[in-house]
Amino acid sequence: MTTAERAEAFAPAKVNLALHVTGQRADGYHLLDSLVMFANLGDRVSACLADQLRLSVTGPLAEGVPTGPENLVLKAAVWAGQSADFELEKNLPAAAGIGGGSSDAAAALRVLEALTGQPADVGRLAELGADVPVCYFGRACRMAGVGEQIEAVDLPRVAAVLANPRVEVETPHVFGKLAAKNNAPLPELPPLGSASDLIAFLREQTRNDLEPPALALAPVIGEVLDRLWGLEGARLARMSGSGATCFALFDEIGAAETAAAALSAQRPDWWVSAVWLS
Ligand SMILES: C[C@@](CO)(OP(=O)(O)O)[C@H](O)COP(=O)(O)OP(=O)(O)OC[C@H]1O[C@@H](n2ccc(N)nc2=O)[C@H](O)[C@@H]1O
Ligand SMILES: Nc1ncnc2c1ncn2[C@@H]1O[C@H](COP(=O)(O)OP(=O)(O)O)[C@@H](O)[C@H]1O
Repeated sequence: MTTAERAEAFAPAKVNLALHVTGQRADGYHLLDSLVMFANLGDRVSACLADQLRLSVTGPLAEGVPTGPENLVLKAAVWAGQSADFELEKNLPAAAGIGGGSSDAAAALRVLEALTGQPADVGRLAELGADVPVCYFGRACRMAGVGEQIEAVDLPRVAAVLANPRVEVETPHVFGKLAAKNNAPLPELPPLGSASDLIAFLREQTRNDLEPPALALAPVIGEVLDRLWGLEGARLARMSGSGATCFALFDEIGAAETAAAALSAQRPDWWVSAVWLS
């Protein structure tokens, strides 16, 4: 039996604008210092309460996404002790460094909260994955620890192009290839009043420490970065998370849309989109 009431939540793409790896815990997990924003593009999770846990995966990027208990939507429901009939509309590539599965898990928890009126146990979210706390937060923030420490930051929204070469990169392999684990943290954030200030700060004072190991595993990431840097109006190109999705930042959304169209024409086989990050 299912109840008639249905709830829906948006699962935006997560972008690590900067990702510094600052150490490693005894259990092998790495300490991170990352600036994170979210796109106005993502998956959609909807559900109604049901006696049995079910999931159907639809959407343009549904192929290859697990539909069984390993799907993070179902893992989140089991973790929350709730049973529901879920639909997941997949618009984001999987294993892509933009937190697709983690954002879906966070959205599933929001849906369950709406259906049951019971809030999620936010102190335990990292049990579902290092990126689930930040995705549940869902707004511009600085992420630390292994992902469980979240501090809201006031950042101006910024236009971006996201590009993924349709090569999946497994996060543990990228961390496993990281040469230096004790790197400098992010500097204190200066006042960042405009997108231009934010881009200059990112370019001059931050990096993604996972870029070199990801590039070694998937050399096509080098081509993605070169093509993004070559787009008219691109002010910074960098990889997000453990890859392979990379982003370029622009002063204006019009320039990002024109650049996304140009990149899609160059590489019609890649996943490319112009977005706002906020
Ligand atoms: C690298 C990041 C940066 O935001 O993004 P993605 O590339 O996944 O988008 C995240 O930390 C990924 O989070 P998530 O994908 O949820 O990681 P988990 O499932 O918890 O862990 C997958 C594996 O990544 C490694 N891992 C993950 C997080 C972390 N702080 N240290 C690690 O060493 C571990 O090898 C772990 O077994
Ligand atoms: N809802 C989901 N969407 C995408 N992948 C999922 C989902 N649930 C589980 N997975 C599995 O999680 C792995 C990591 O996917 P994802 O969270 O999209 O990547 P990343 O950790 O790089 O951001 C994939 O290889 C996939 O098999």
